[in-house]
Amino acid sequence: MNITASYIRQRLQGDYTSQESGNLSRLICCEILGQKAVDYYLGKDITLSVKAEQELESILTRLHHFEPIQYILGEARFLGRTFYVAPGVLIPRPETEELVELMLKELSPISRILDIGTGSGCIAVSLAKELPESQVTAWDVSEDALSIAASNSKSLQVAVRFEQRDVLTYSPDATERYDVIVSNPPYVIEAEKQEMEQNVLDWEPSLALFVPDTDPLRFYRRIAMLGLEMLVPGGKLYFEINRAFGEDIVSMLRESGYHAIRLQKDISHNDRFVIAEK
Ligand SMILES: C[S@@+](CC[C@H](N)C(=O)[O-])C[C@H]1O[C@@H](n2cnc3c(N)ncnc32)[C@H](O)[C@@H]1O
Repeated sequence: MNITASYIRQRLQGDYTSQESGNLSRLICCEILGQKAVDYYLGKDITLSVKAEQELESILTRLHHFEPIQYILGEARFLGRTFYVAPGVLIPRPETEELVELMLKELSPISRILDIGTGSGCIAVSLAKELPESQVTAWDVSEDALSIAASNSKSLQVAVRFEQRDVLTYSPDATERYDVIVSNPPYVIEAEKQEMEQNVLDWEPSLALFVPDTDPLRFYRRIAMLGLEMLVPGGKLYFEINRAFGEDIVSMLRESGYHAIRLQKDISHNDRFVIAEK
């Protein structure tokens, strides 16, 4: 069978905008079916074997059910590196790339770093890669996430220490010390569900996304408390946050005794990061 990119775009049309169909068809043609970019842009035919034809049909069915393309490809890009992703782990977001870039500008190259809620390991592995003299530890409550993160650490050749911890209940022992704690914890409130895209709601793990409407700061409050025990004096907290709760998080940190608290915006001008010092 011979197909062209426009055939794929047409098949996706009912479910996706024309821009989304264009992006998806490029990824399918070039990343999965192996077409050269120049042939794709010239609109050239792709000849499919029976097996490739079946694979294409299965991809189109998965996309019809709004499965994220990153799960279909089995990978997502983060700060120029390829991370393995699968259902069970949050797909890394561009805002989180900004958080890591900000940290890289500010951190001492030799730091003891803890990443809480590591997911795919994108933060921990990127920091370990860029700061090879640092010691990076990463926690998650989810076994699926930890196994995906460990596989990313292995394929990207860094030594991150992964530990299964429920941050809401874990009590550190008195010797556990870090210079930096970073977290992009679950921060979407249930009330925001109605504004969310189907590919996120139906496919990405709820465990990674949601907090109750009645307690949106649950993770930040707990991590701030742990930080008082585990951070060295002058140690830093780096949070990615829900843009609706920036001022609340700043107040909570101030009341907990942190100082040099900064609320920073992301590239879209939304309050997105909070940094504080113990
Ligand atoms: C928003 S995701 C962030 C994933 C990754 N750090 C990133 O930035 O792409 C939050 C992560 O927190 C983890 N998590 C949820 N509840 C947790 C808990 N009680 N203790 C530890 N980790 C938890 C989830 O499994 C998920 O991997």
